[in-house]
Amino acid sequence: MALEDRNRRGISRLFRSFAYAFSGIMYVVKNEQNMQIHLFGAVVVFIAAWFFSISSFEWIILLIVVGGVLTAETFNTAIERTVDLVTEEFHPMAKRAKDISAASVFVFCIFAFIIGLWIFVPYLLEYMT
Ligand SMILES: Nc1ncnc2c1ncn2[C@@H]1O[C@H](COP(=O)(O)OP(=O)(O)OP(=O)(O)O)[C@@H](O)[C@H]1O
Repeated sequence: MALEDRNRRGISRLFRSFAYAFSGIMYVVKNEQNMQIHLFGAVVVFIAAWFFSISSFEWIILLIVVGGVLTAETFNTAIERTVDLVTEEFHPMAKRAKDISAASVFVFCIFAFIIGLWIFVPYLLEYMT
């Protein structure tokens, strides 16, 4: 939000917030290769979910997990850019901050992968038999 908007209220501020958030999304999608990989994975998973006609409950879990991964990657990018703003020099604490931020995405992806297996393996086994 632009600094002069901070004390404003109302619908125009709300819409401007959406526009800023949308611009953030576009930045991450255009500039972060990992986000592009996550999005590709999400499309593949959604096609598989549609193909196997998974249950409503499984769809809800899938949407939460995919949303979580994309959100974690978005936060990770924000932290990387903030660290770059603070220093462009090599700094052990900058390394820590970026590595830990990347770790948060990695941890989420591991759990997403396990949940994905949990949902899809039974459908795959049934399909193959
Ligand atoms: N200023 C810095 N000081 C010390 N180490 C850094 C610094 N900047 C980056 N690094 C190290 O290099 C790694 C990669 O940093 P980079 O900023 O390229 O992020 P990335 O994980 O490659 O993200 P992306 O390429 O998706 O933007 C970091 O995880 C960190 O270990």
